[in-house]
Amino acid sequence: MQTFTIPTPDDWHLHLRDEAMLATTVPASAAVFNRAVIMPNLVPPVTTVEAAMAYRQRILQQLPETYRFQPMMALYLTAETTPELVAEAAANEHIIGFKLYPSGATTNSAAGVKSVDALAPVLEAMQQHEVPLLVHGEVTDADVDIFDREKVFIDRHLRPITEKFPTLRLVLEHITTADAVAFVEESSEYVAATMTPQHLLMNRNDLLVGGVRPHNYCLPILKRRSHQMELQRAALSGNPKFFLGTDSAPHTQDKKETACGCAGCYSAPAAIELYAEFFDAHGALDKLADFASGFGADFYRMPRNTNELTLVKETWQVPATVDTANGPMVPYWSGESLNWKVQS
Ligand SMILES: NC(=O)N[C@@H](CC(=O)O)C(=O)O
Ligand SMILES: [Zn+2]
Ligand SMILES: [Zn+2]
Repeated sequence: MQTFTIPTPDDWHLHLRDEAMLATTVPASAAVFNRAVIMPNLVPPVTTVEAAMAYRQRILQQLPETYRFQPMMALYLTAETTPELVAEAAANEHIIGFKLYPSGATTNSAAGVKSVDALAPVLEAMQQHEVPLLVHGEVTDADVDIFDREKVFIDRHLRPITEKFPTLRLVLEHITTADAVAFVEESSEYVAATMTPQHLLMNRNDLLVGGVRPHNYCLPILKRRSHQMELQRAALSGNPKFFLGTDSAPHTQDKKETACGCAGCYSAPAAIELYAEFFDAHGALDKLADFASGFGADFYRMPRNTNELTLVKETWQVPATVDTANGPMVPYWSGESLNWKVQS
């Protein structure tokens, strides 16, 4: 039996949702990951330290006893966020940073930021207190094409932010374009990016050719093959600025398979196997450990995990559906096969 062992990975971008959904989502991620950055785009959003601590408790309540799993909470940045709140967040060991959602950019972002310029005092405080800024990097202007929204956000907002706040720790989440890769490569060591399995494994043909595939629909939207290839190059390069963040984003089947379907891929049931599939397909399984279990911890200045996860070379199929209290979900890669499986 062929096996492959890596230090236990961490997920630096994860949506668990809330209430009954946690019974499904928490065990799925905790079975594989030691730590995860928990996204705050609930309804209402997680905007205060108290709300984040209460949400963290609801997550921990769903944790099977044998699992060790640390939820690292991100706070949702709004026009009301103050420098005082930044200081309070900095002093709380369970809060990892603030998440910037441009208003209207993605799922549950209505409460997000309408003016990035107006954030200057808060970004100043984040730089001073060394609190990372996590960014959904897309503009939302109706006249900007959906395939250009990441590039325009980088040019219009991110470059100016990195110039004005050169030591602000910034993570551009779920990158999808060659422009994002170039931005991160050209920026200082204070700038990094997370990468999802779907953006490494797929391009927009997988969304649109031969019929629309709602379960491959996420934001930022899958881009053309040349962008996918740049993401792949960056992930395979061993550059520590690029690391794992699944962006596993559960929505029930009825919300995905409908006339106006939700954005988000529920990749948690096969997350590490999907990344293993990508690295193995490029003959670079040796690069998986740093990408999944090293570089993210280094960037966030946390210790690397010392426990281990073993993958077994074994063909299996991602389940067609996953049952939840809110109805079935169709996971990402549903019904397709994978060549590596977490050892049970
Ligand atoms: N990625 C997605 O398409 N959806 C995410 C939100 C996000 O990360 O933008 C979600 O919460 O469903
Ligand atoms: Zn996002
Ligand atoms: Zn996300």
